[in-house]
Amino acid sequence: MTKDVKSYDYIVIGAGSAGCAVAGRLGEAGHKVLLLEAGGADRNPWIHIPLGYSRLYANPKVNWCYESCEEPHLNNRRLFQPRGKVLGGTGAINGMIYMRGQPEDFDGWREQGCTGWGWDDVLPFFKSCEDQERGPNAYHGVGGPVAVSDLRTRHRLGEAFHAASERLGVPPNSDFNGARQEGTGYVQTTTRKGWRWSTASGYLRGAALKNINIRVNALVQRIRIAEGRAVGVRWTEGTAEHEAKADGEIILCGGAFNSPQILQVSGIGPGAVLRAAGIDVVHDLPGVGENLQDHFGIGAEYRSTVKSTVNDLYNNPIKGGAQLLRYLLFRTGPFADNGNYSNTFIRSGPDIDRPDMMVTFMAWCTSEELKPLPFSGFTILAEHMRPQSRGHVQVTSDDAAIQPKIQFNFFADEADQQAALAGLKFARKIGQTQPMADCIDYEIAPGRDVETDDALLAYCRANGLSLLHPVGTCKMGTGADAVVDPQLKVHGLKGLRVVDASIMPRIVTGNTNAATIMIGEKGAAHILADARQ
Ligand SMILES: Cc1cc2nc3c(=O)[nH]c(=O)nc-3n(C[C@H](O)[C@H](O)[C@H](O)COP(=O)(O)OP(=O)(O)OC[C@H]3O[C@@H](n4cnc5c(N)ncnc54)[C@H](O)[C@@H]3O)c2cc1C
Repeated sequence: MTKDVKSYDYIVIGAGSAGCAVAGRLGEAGHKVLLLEAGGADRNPWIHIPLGYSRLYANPKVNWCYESCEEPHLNNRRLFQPRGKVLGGTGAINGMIYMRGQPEDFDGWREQGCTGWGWDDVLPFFKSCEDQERGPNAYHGVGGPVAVSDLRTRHRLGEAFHAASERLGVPPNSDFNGARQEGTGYVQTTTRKGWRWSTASGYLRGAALKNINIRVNALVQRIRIAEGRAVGVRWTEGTAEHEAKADGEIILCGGAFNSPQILQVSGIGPGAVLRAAGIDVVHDLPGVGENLQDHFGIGAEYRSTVKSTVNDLYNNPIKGGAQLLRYLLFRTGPFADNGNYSNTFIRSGPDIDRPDMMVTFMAWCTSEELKPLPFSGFTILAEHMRPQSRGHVQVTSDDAAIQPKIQFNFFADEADQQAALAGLKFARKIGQTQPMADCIDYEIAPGRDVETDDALLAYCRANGLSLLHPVGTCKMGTGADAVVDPQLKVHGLKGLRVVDASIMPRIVTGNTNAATIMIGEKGAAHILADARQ
């Protein structure tokens, strides 16, 4: 253990999507910040090349490579869970889609007791962190740290996907983060001029850096609590142990799996879970690790007659090499985009009042090991965005290096099964509609003979996936199951906040990164407001 225990105004645990935003804003305001990140620096070149994220999906050098427990409603399959373990966190290995969710999602948070988190409250924070390539308007901001850009290329299959969706009655939509989400069109991504733009790129720069001590390869083991206040953090770098004190606050930004884990190993969580893991209970807080939510995805896969899919780049080294060269020289072509070009937002049933199903055109299809199939292919993925099923995260050891138990319970709720079924049927309808139908040689999966609801549900159970958007495990609110209050302070303790995807009381109707960055931006504003008092 180092003898010299340094003090900081703030200690931020985890340099992910939210953690970099928090540390950046606190450092920029002149506070002395210690930022602790378990992973290394973001030097791997595939982090920065948008299409490179497929190379990071299962790379343990930048990824925690977690796995869920057996999922009882999905044939007891274990679901692979990549999470970023690198500067930038999961935002450095993700698919870069920028999708905020719907105003009603945030109004719903406010109605559940999260005062100050309705749409009118959060929109200014979405705007203040944004640097929108198209310029400012009522919904978008410019000059912020998060670059949001249009895709660099239009894709022939994406155009066919939009046209088929429109034939099925879906209106065109050129901005899913604008006046309405419903519709079909291209997505925008967190990229700048053909480079990934994580929050490490956006916030950890300029004047802020002078005040932030960034420690990489620093695995936090414990938050130290004394007389009801979080006072310090203990971490390891290799075999060396370190400790630091916080004069102000400790801000936990470990993400939806690791934030509840770090609280639990520190003795903060459900008493029974902690005792079973041999951990002394410091503060019995039943909600820590509960309320796990994620989007569920199920794909229809096609052999394509159009030979411009990601599979073609992978299977033909000359084509792939030429496109990589094009990217390196001009920052254009398929390597400059993420391969997931387009979305169609629909409602999964007549009684659903707003879109709850995101259907995505992905210019690839893969084997179970995520290896592109050896021919031109693509996937139309149906994603249920407002699931009812809930899971949990629980430690089994007091060692922060050991993966906690992750149980999603996908499909536990019958309504989630019906929504997935409706989404899959709609995805297939797009495939059967012109001009998309003309781009298809044949349907690989579910396959022509899988037609009845029972057979399609069996296909979902055997093939459905987590969309890798876990949230909710340190729920914000005021009830007995809440972990943090609307200022993101941990209930019943002083000097400790959680600021990341885990605080969402309910998952948003969109990919989770944009909302998580907004949480980081707003969380920092709460901390700075308290510091000024
Ligand atoms: C493959 C993939 C694709 C995705 N695609 C998209 C997409 O296209 N669009 C989108 O909106 N969302 C996407 N997501 C989800 C999105 O990226 C996450 O919701 C978001 O990054 C979560 O941010 P966070 O700050 O909560 O956590 P993270 O970004 O995961 O940050 C947590 C940080 O804490 C660190 N940490 C954890 N434990 C410790 C410890 N003990 N000590 C020190 N540090 C620790 C981690 O290493 C990490 O850097 C994707 C996710 C994955 C995995």
